[in-house]
Amino acid sequence: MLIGVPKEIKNHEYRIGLSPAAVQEYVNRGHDVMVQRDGGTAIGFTNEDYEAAGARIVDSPEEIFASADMIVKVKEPQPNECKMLREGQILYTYLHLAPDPEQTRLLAEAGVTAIAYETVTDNRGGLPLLAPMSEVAGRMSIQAGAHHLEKVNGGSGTLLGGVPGVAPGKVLIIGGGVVGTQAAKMAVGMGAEVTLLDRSLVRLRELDDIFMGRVKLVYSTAQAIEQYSQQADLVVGAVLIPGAAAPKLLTREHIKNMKPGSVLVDVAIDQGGCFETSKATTHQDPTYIVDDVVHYCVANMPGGVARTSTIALNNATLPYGLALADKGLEALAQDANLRNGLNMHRGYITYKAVHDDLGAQLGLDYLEPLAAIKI
Ligand SMILES: NC(=O)C1=CN([C@@H]2O[C@H](COP(=O)(O)OP(=O)(O)OC[C@H]3O[C@@H](n4cnc5c(N)ncnc54)[C@H](O)[C@@H]3O)[C@@H](O)[C@H]2O)C=CC1
Ligand SMILES: CC(=O)C(=O)O
Ligand SMILES: [Mg+2]
Repeated sequence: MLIGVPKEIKNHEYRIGLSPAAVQEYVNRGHDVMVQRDGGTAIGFTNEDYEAAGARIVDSPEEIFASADMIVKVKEPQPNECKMLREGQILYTYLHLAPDPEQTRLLAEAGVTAIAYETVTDNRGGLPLLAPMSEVAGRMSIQAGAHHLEKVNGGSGTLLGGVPGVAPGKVLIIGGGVVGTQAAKMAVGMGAEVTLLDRSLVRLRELDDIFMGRVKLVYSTAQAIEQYSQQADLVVGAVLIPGAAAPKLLTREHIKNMKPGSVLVDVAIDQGGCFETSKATTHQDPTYIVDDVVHYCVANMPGGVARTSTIALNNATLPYGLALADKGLEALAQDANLRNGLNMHRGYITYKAVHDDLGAQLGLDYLEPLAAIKI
């Protein structure tokens, strides 16, 4: 198969769909790979690195979109990219279609076979192609929080780890899934006093075995959120109710009662955010202040550490990408977990939640994925 890797064009997005190591894996299996010139240069993957891995460097995205059988990307295609996609071509990338009717309409018009990283599943009910970016964002949340607790960055001037003779800062993490667990590890590593809330007792028990008493594990109720947020220097929002908008767990009232200069990091902003006062921000301008509390709500946190994130993402996307390259649509027929990633095919919506949100509005029909790939 001919694989095409265009340079990402979303604002301040420096990740790239394939690392040189991943390119080599495709080439070793007999596939041809085209990479857009300077697609990875910003994160230290040079054109020479890609050529050494067996890729052909191509100057224009138009050539890549026109000739590739499969396009491998990171972020959702921008409108001018959607217009270059076509029927019979596979698009393999993050899509986040449900809140994005314009992209959904353009992908339907293109007729492309669009596979969304974020809806591919595994046998344990996890989202294996979302998980690595949740790991990155969870770890970054404490780094970002610590930075913004510094006085010059708007915070109270608190060092999370404290020093001998001074108590450490208090971190509250709401949600103990992938993001919350990684956040807790970083906060513990810095020496902070950490409390984590989840409403799954099963998960709290698992976390008890991981943290062995080093993290205070509390069942998530409105009362617990009120109590612990008032004492916290840093609160991380890390909840997810799959497919749904995040619940607003920390209200404006709670935030008014927090200590001045404390910091909120709302990682769940992707799903609308779990703090009442959250609105999406960017790496360029990541914070704003409400009631003396610093809010950090960057919607693509992994893009801030694009080199680490590219490698982590490739570790997860590679096996499924190779299966698609080797077998085409037959890979979807053979693997129900990969098939859950199919969101659009030949103008049909093939992911139920996306159709529920957008089908009527766009006048697009739903086709069950297994039926869709047979048409
Ligand atoms: N801003 C960014 O750049 C990124 C954001 N994310 C987002 O981070 C969020 C979390 O993702 P993951 O950790 O991978 O999800 P996950 O599914 O692994 O964990 C979510 C946890 O939230 C818990 N939860 C649900 N309702 C709760 C409540 N009322 N109180 C306390 N806990 C509750 C669940 O029991 C679960 O343990 C998602 O919205 C995801 O899209 C992920 C990656 C990057
Ligand atoms: C998960 C996602 O959308 C991102 O990493 O940008
Ligand atoms: Mg995102």
